[in-house]
Amino acid sequence: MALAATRSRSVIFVKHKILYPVRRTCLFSTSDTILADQRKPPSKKQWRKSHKKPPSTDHLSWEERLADVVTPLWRLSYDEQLELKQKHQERILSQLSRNLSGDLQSQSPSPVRSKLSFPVLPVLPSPVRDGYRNKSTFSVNRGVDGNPKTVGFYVGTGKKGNIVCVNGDHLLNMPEKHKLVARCYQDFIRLSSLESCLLFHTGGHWRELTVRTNAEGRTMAIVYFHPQTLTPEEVAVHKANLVDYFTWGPGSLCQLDSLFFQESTMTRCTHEESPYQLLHGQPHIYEEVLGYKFRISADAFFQVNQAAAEVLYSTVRHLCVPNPEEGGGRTEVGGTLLDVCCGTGAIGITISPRVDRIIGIELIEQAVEDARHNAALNDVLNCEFVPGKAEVVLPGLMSKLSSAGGGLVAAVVNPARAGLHHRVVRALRNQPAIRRLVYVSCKPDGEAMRNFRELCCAPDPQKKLTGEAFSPTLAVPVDMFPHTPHCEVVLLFER
Ligand SMILES: C[S@@+](CC[C@H](N)C(=O)[O-])C[C@H]1O[C@@H](n2cnc3c(N)ncnc32)[C@H](O)[C@@H]1O
Repeated sequence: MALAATRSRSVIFVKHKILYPVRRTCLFSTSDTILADQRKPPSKKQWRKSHKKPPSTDHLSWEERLADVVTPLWRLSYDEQLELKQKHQERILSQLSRNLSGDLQSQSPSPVRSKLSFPVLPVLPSPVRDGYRNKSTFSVNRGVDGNPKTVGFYVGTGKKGNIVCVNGDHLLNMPEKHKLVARCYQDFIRLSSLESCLLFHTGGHWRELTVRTNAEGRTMAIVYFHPQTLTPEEVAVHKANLVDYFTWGPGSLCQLDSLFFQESTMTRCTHEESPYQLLHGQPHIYEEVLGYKFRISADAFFQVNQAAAEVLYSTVRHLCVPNPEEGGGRTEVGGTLLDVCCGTGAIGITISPRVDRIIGIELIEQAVEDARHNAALNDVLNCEFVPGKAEVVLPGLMSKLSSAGGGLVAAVVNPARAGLHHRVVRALRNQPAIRRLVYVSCKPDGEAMRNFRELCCAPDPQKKLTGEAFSPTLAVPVDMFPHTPHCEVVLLFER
């Protein structure tokens, strides 16, 4: 494979605002270099224009370009990756400290550590570094050779019209099983009489593929399909072909435990918008985390790296309700814990032995059903899960909890990248019984930063933020995504 990396310390500045060391390669042949040196020096305008452009990637193979998109830290050792992530998290969290202290204009690149008003612990590494993903979603588009039935990941952008779909077999975060299912799906759609769907409005049918696996190697595949003008009877023929291919045809190599099919005319549809149709096998996949078993439906979220999820959840558990045996210094056990954006219930269920009661709130109905099932599956009797948008459910729930009389221990929130709705922040902040709030974010520099500021600013009656302010007291980054710049951060707020 072309990805044997040479490591060096040269650095480029890219959109994530992390300094990525890049492999220093010979960009031109010797003769190119001589030609380049003999060219007229560029005008000021040309120079400025050329220096605004991102570095050219023309010299890289397609595999390298894709690896740079999906796993941009792949050339670094794992220790170097952690060092970068640590600095990146500290930079974001020092920005939070500055925002909170009102020092908004300070953008100077002075040492970040001195700006932090609370400790940031060293990034907790992922116990598994390669092939850790338990879920991958593959696109279908034109490949390097122009074949429109290519299954892989995008290099380029739709905006620039230069998308190329590159096979992801070399990606370090991808398990072998995902690669195998993607190759088989590609073979299948190439045999099919139906076209692939590159743009919704230009026709075609075969769309993305999602593959989910668990630690035992069980495999769920979900095929997304645009029906266009096909009748249900016509679609049924192609569904039957798909089942045949994966059950007794060449695709049986994949040993799929579940095969789902979703007919959708939008980028993403929930089960309610367009049902996940089970064409073959089991309706769920199961994963084990911290000794608890979790059922996961096709539509439900689950942390993408099972081994790192154990690290994340034990960190969250410790920060929500410290156990004296773990040296937490606090001894209280009991009361109610709110698990906002609870998915399949994993955080609440793993904390359940330490509290009297867990109340989870989750938007996706299949995930709520999973969470309820998971509590029963693990003989956990003190969890209840409420379906709906947290911004709708939580304000009403808060008043009920208040009238039931105290007992709230803490709240944990783990929203998607979009962060929490301001009504959720308001409800949490204005509930005086919550003294401890744990915020788990995969993007603390995005919308979550707005949430942090609203949790911690001085009371603001105009924004209906009347409760006592929280302060961040500890941050623990957890590496859920080796080879990428991303990281989960667990932030403890207290008041
Ligand atoms: C990052 S996941 C975390 C799930 C869970 N805490 C876990 O660790 O598996 C975010 C979850 O928030 C849910 N979600 C998104 N928007 C929501 C909203 N407005 N109200 C409630 N849940 C929401 C998503 O469906 C998803 O399950």
